[in-house]
Amino acid sequence: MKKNVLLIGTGLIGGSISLAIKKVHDVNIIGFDVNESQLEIGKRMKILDASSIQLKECAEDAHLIIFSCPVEESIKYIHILSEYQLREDVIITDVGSTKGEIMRHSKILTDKGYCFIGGHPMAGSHKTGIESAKVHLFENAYYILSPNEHTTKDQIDGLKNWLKGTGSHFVVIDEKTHDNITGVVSHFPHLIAASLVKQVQQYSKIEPLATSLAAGGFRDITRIASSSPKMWTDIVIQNKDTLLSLISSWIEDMKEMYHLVEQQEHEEIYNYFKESKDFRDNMPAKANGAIPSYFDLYVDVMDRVGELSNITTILSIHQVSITNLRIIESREGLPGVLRVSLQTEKDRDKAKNFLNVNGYETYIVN
Ligand SMILES: NC(=O)C1=CN([C@@H]2O[C@H](COP(=O)(O)OP(=O)(O)OC[C@H]3O[C@@H](n4cnc5c(N)ncnc54)[C@H](O)[C@@H]3O)[C@@H](O)[C@H]2O)C=CC1
Ligand SMILES: O=C(O)C(=O)Cc1ccc(O)cc1
Repeated sequence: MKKNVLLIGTGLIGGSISLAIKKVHDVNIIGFDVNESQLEIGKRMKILDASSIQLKECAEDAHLIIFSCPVEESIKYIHILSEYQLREDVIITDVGSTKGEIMRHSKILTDKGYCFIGGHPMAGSHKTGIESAKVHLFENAYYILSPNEHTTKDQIDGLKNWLKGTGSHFVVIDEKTHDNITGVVSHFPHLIAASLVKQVQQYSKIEPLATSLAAGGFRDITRIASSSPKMWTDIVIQNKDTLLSLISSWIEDMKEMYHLVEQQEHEEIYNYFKESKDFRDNMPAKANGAIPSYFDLYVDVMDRVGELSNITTILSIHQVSITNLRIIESREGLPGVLRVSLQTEKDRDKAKNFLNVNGYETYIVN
C-alpha cells in the first residue's frame, strides 16, 4: 500500500517538495488548496496524484502532512487538524519562512500526542504557483528543522527520510534562533527592497524617466520585491519583534549616514563602503558554502529524440567543456530538467548564454 502525503497549499514550494518526495518515494500525494486552478495544474503536470476538498478525510489518512501555504494560514490549519483523529504515526511539518508562531501554536498538536516538526527550506524564488515548481529547487540548500521537547531522533530521521529527495543540507535549530537569523538575512532585506522600489515609484511621479533608468541594475538588486505580497505580509506579521529591532537599528544607521553626508565626511563615508565591501567579498560565493567546486546550470528540456546531443553540440561548438551531465527529471511527454555541471562560473555564464540564444530556458540555483 502506498503511503499518503497531504499538501495543504500547492504553490511553488508545495509543488517543488512534492516533486522531491516523488523522486525517491512511491507515494500518493494529495493536494488541498483554496485555489482550484493550482490543483488542476498540479494534477496535469503530474506533481499531484489527486486533489481533495475533504480535508478531514485526507488528513486522517495521511502519513505525512505538510503545510505549504502562507504562514498565517498554516496556523489556522494547525487548529483545524487538532480537531481530527489523525494517524498516530503521522508526521506533520510546514515549510514556512517563520518558525516562532508556528511552533507556539503547534503545541496544541503535540499536546495531543502528534508529531509536529517545523521546517523551512532556505531556497526559493520570487515566483509563485505550482507551474513554477522545480524538483531541484532545494538542492544543496539549507533546510532548517525545528523540533520541540517531545520530538524523538527517530521522528527527525523519519522526516529527513521523507525529504531526502530535496538534496538539501538539514540543520536543526530552535525557532527563536531561526527567526532572528532569517530576520536579518531574508525578512528585513525584503522590506528594504520593497521600500527602494517605492522610492523610485514616488520619484517617477516627478520625473517619469526614473522608471526607465531603473530598468537595469536597480531592477536586479530589487528582484525580491516581486515576491508574493500575501506571503510576505504574513512573514512580517509573524516575525514582529525581530523586525522591529532591525528597523530601529537601520533607522539609527541611516541617521548616522544622514549626518555623514550632511557634514561631507569623506573618510567615514569611504570606511562605511569599505567595511561593507570587505565583509561581502568574504562571504561564500555559493549558498552551499564549502561544498561544490563546480557550477551547475539547469536546463529545461523536452522529451525529444536528439535533445541531449543538441545541447552538448552547442556547448562543444563554443568550446565550453562540461564536467558532468545529469538528467534529474524526465517524464514521458513532459518537459524534464538537465543539470549541466561546469568547472568555472565563467563557463557557466557562457553555457547559459549560448543555450538561451538557442532557445533553451536555463536556471542557476543559488
Ligand atoms: N517562495 C519562496 O521562495 C519560499 C517560500 N517559503 C514558504 O512557503 C510557503 C508557500 O509559499 P509559496 O509556495 O512560495 O507561495 P505560492 O503563492 O506559490 O503558494 C501558496 C499556495 O497556498 C495556497 N493557499 C493560500 N491560502 C490557503 C489556504 N487558506 N488554504 C489552502 N491553501 C492556501 C495558495 O492558493 C497557493 O497555491 C509560505 O509559507 C512561505 O513562507 C519557504 C521558502 C521559500
Ligand atoms: O527570491 C528569493 O531569492 C528568496 O528570497 C527566496 C526565499 C523566500 C523566502 C524564504 O523563506 C526563503 C527563500
